[in-house]
Amino acid sequence: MADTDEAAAIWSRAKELLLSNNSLSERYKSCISEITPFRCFDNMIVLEATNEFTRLTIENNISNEVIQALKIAAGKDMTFLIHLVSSNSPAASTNSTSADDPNDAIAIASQAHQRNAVPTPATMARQTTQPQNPTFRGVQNQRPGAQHPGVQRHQHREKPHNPQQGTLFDLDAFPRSNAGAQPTNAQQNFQSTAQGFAAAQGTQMPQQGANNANGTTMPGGQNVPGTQTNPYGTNPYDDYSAYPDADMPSTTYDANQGAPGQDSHGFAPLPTNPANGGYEGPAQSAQQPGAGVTPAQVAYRNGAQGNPRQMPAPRRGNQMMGPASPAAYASGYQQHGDMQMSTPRMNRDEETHLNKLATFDTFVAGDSNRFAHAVALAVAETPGKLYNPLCIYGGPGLGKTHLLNAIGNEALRENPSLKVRYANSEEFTNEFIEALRTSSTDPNGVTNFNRRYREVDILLIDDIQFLRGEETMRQFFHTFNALHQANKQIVIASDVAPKNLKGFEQRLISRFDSGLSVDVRPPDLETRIAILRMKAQTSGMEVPNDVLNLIAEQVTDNVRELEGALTRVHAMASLNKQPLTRALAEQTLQDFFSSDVEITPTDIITTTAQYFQLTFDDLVGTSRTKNIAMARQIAMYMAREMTSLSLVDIGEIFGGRDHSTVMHACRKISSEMSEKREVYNYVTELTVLIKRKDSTK
Ligand SMILES: Nc1ncnc2c1ncn2[C@@H]1O[C@H](COP(=O)(O)OP(=O)(O)OP(=O)(O)O)[C@@H](O)[C@H]1O
Repeated sequence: MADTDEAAAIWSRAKELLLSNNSLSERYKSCISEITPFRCFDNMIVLEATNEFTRLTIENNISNEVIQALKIAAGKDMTFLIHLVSSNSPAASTNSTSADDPNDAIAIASQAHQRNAVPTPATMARQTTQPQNPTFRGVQNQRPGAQHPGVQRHQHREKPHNPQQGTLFDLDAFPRSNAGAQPTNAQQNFQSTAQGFAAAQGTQMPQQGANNANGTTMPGGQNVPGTQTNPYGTNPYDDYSAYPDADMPSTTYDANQGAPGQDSHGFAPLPTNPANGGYEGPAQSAQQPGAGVTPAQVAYRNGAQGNPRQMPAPRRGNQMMGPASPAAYASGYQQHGDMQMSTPRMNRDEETHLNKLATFDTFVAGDSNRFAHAVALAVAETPGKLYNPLCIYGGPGLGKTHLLNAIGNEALRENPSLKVRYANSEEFTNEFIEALRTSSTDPNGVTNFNRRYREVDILLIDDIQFLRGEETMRQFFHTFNALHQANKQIVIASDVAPKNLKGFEQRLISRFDSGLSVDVRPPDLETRIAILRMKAQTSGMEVPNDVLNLIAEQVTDNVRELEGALTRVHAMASLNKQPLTRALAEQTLQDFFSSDVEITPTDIITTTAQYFQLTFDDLVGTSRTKNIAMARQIAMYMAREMTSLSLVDIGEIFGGRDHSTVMHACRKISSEMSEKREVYNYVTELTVLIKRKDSTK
C-alpha cells in the first residue's frame, strides 16, 4: 500500500475510534475532525492541521488517546507528528519529494512546519531538551513518571521507531488497577499475535523466548498466562439450565441404556442395506472390526463411486459444523470407551455467566479480526471510558461470543471487584419474562432482574438480533440507558451491523450507533491454520501440518466449522486407531464437500426418519421418547451442517422449536461424535445418504 494510502486508511480508523471515544470532549473531537493524514513513514504517521490551536490541542491534551487509537487502527505501535499547512495553500502532501526515508520525511515535514508554525511553550521546552531537529517530533506514549508533559510526551523521532525496543501498546496511559512491571495482557497479546502469525507462516520473530503451549512466544520468554487452559470447552449455550424450553432433559441418553437387541439409543440394529453400497446398518457397523469406516469409504474402496474424487471447493450451504470444540477435551477428561478424548466440561461462571475459558489468550488475531480484537482489549482494560457501547458484529462462528467473554474475563482479571454480566438476548428475555410472571407472588422479581442487569460495570449482551417482544425491548432500552448514563460499559454482539438490525426501534439502533461498531470477518488462510494449530495443541491432539493445512484450505468461512472439521478427522483417526494422515483426513472430509446441489431440510428430515425407521412427523413432532429425540437431534445437526439455514429457521422447521434447542442439539451431537462410534457412524452415513438422494433427484 502506498504510504499515503496507508496513512489515509490508518487515520480513517483512528479517527473513527477517537470520535467514538466517550472520554473525549466535543472540543477535542472537533480538533480531531480537522486533522488530515499525510503519509506514513514506518511506524510514524504524519498528520496535517491547518491551525496551530488544533495541533497544540491534540499534542498537549490527547496525544495518548491518539496514540492508542493509531495503535489499534494500525495494529502496531505508531507515533505521530502534526505539521501545519496553510488552509489555502497546497498541502504538504503535494510535496513530491520521495520520503521513504523517515529522516527525509521529517525534513519535509519540518520544512512545512517551519514555514507555518509559531513557537509554543511546548516546542520551546522541547528545544531546550532536544536541541536537534527542534521543531519536529514524533509523539510516543506518555510514560508513567513523566514530569513535564510538554517535554516527556513528545520525543524526537530521528530514526524509525522499533517496536521491539520497549514501546509496546501502553495502556498505562489509562486507568489501571494493577499497573506493574509485567507487560500487560494487551501487550502480551500483541506480541503473541504477531509471533503466532510468524509461526504460522514459518517465519521467525525477533527476540523470541521460550515457546509456550500454544507455540506462541512471549516477550522475554514468558508464557501467556492461561494458555494451557481449555479455551472454549464450554459455551454459555452449553449451560442447559439457561434454556428451560429446550429438549435436553428427556433426550439425554446413556450408552448403557439400550435394551437388548437395541443399540445404546434404543434403536434396533438396521438390516444390511444394499442401497447403502453394501454397508451395514449403524448398530452392526459399530460392532464390526473396522467399524467407523463410512459408506463413502467402503464405496470408495469398492469402486462404487468411480475414481477417487478430488475435493471440490466448499460451498456455503454445505459446510462443516462442529460446535463442540476439540480443545474442550483439554479441560478435563471423562474417558469414554477406547477414546482418549473427553466430554467438554462446563466452565461457566455462576455469577457473571462468563465462559472462563474464552479469553484473549486463546483468541487468535489476524487481519480479519485484528481491529475488533484490539478494540475489545482496549475496552476490557478501560471499561466505560473508551468505546461505549461497543458493538461486535459478523457472521456465525467468527468469534463474537469469544470476544465478549474475553472482555469480561480480562476486565475481571485486571480488576476483580468489577461487576460483569454476560447474557445472550434470549437469557435476558427469559429472565425478564420470568420476573414478570412471578411478580404477583414475588414483588422483588423485577427489582432483582434490574439489579442483575443494571448494577453492573460491564454488560455483555450476545446475539442481540434475537431480542424480541415489545416489553423486552423496552426493558432493554431502559437497561441500556441506565448503564450508559452511569458510564458503565455495554458490549453487544450481533450478526449484522446495528443499523441493519431488524425489528429494533430507531431509538435503540441510534444508541448502538452512538458508540463504536467493529466487524469480524472470516479468517484468512494463515489465521485459520494458526487457529487450528492452537486448538489442536490445547486439546492435546497431534495433528500433522499437512492435515491442518488441508482443513484450513477446505473450511473457510467459520471458525466453528474449522473446529468441527478437526473434530471429525481426529475422531475418525481415534475411533479407528489409525494415524491421522492427510489421506485419512481427505477421505473423512470429502463426504462433506462433495455435493454442489442444494440440500433441503425436507431431504434431511425424510432421510433421517427413514434411516431410523421413524416418520417425518416423529421428527418434527413433540414426542420426547429417547430414540425419536436422538434422531431429531441428529437431523437438526445435519440441517445445520448441510444447509445455510439459521438456528432459528431450523427450529421453526422442526415444529417451531427454539433456536437454543437447535444449538444444543448441534453441540451435543458434535461432541458425541468424538466419543461414541455409533453417533459418528449415524452422521457420516446419513451424510452420504442425504447427498445420494439429492443427486438422484
Ligand atoms: N480468532 C479465534 N481464535 C480462536 N478461536 C476462535 C476464534 N474465532 C472463533 N473462535 C472459536 O470458534 C468458535 C465459535 O466462536 P463464537 O461462538 O465466538 O462465534 P460467534 O461469532 O459468536 O458465532 P455465532 O454468531 O454463531 O454465535 C468458538 O469455539 C471460538 O472459541
